[in-house]
Amino acid sequence: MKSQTIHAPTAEQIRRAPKVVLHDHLDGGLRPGTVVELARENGYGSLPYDDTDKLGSWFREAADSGSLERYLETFAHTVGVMQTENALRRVAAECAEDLAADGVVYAEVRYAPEQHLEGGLTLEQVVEAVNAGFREGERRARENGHRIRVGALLTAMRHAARSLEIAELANRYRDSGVVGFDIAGAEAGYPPTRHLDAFEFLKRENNHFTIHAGEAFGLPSIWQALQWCGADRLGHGVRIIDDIQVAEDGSVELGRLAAYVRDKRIPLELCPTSNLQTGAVDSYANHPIGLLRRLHFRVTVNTDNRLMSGTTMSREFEHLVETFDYALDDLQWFTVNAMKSAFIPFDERVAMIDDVIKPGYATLKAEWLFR
Ligand SMILES: O=c1[nH]cnc2c1ncn2[C@@H]1O[C@H](CO)[C@@H](O)[C@H]1O
Ligand SMILES: [Zn+2]
Repeated sequence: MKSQTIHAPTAEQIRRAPKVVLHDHLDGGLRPGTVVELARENGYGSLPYDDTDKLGSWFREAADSGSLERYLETFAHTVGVMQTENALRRVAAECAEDLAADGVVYAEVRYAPEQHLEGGLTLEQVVEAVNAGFREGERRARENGHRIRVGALLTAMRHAARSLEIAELANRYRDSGVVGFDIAGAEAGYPPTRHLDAFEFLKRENNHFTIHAGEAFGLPSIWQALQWCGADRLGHGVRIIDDIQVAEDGSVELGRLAAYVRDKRIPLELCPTSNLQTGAVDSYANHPIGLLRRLHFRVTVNTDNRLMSGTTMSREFEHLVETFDYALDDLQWFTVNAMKSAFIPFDERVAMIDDVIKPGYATLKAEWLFR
């Protein structure tokens, strides 16, 4: 007998499915052509290629190094061309447009304001230029028949010492486009507890933050992010797998930290393709997302850096469908998980789930009936 579950979602259905991304770097998602044009306009002379196709492949290959540190070196070129208000505004507008064209309905996009001051901008000018770009991109997407909402997350670089200042900046703009805070950069050697003052400030302000943890470094980083710093979500968090034992007979035992993460419904911002590139995981089939989803962790699927990983939300979903035989119900589950974990107010999250995400998937799930 034919049933709905035997139909794997097609690439085209995946693209139309409403999607939510919580972990996407603004400076990791530029169009290669935009990098080339901005470099020319701003006299940035260090690009490895000024041919769009070659540059696009260069980013993907250079980032595919098996090390987070080398992966991060490629950002010198994107950050390098994002030093003026015009450039920031353009990159943010295109980011919103590209996500919307891929079927993303809600996005939290992060960047580190402190990395965009070389051209003389102030932190405030950086935030306002990016916000203006997001609003412009949302508007252009709407004109093309796509609906998207984009919130910004302000990142502080974990090797630097400006996190309290950036946390204060995020707090100042919390009612105008900035929905939370993050720390990023090389993980080994830079534990999140270096930035306790920033996290404590945000907690006192009842504000939200996520922390890159458990990507290139294991459980101690996750443990600090949660139990010392009080993170609302984990950026990656994929190494939580190190605290889960699977026995030969398939029975599973969670350590204290993994149990805490699951019990407290701590959202994991998983980024499968990025993990392959930085060497955190060796194949899609071996990606912990399969087990974490089965064990009902609060798993979300994300792009991390669309340029460096040559990816989109649709492509991440396609890889997972191919690898784990996921159906539309699984993709809806990831999407609802992400929306539940967003940093915007509860009533807006519920409305997104009930009025946008569930109806979107219901339409797709009914399509097999009319083939
Ligand atoms: O996967 C990642 N792990 C840690 N840091 C990252 C990752 N992707 C990007 N960045 C860092 O975050 C900065 C702000 O967006 C980027 O410039 C990059 O250095
Ligand atoms: Zn990241």
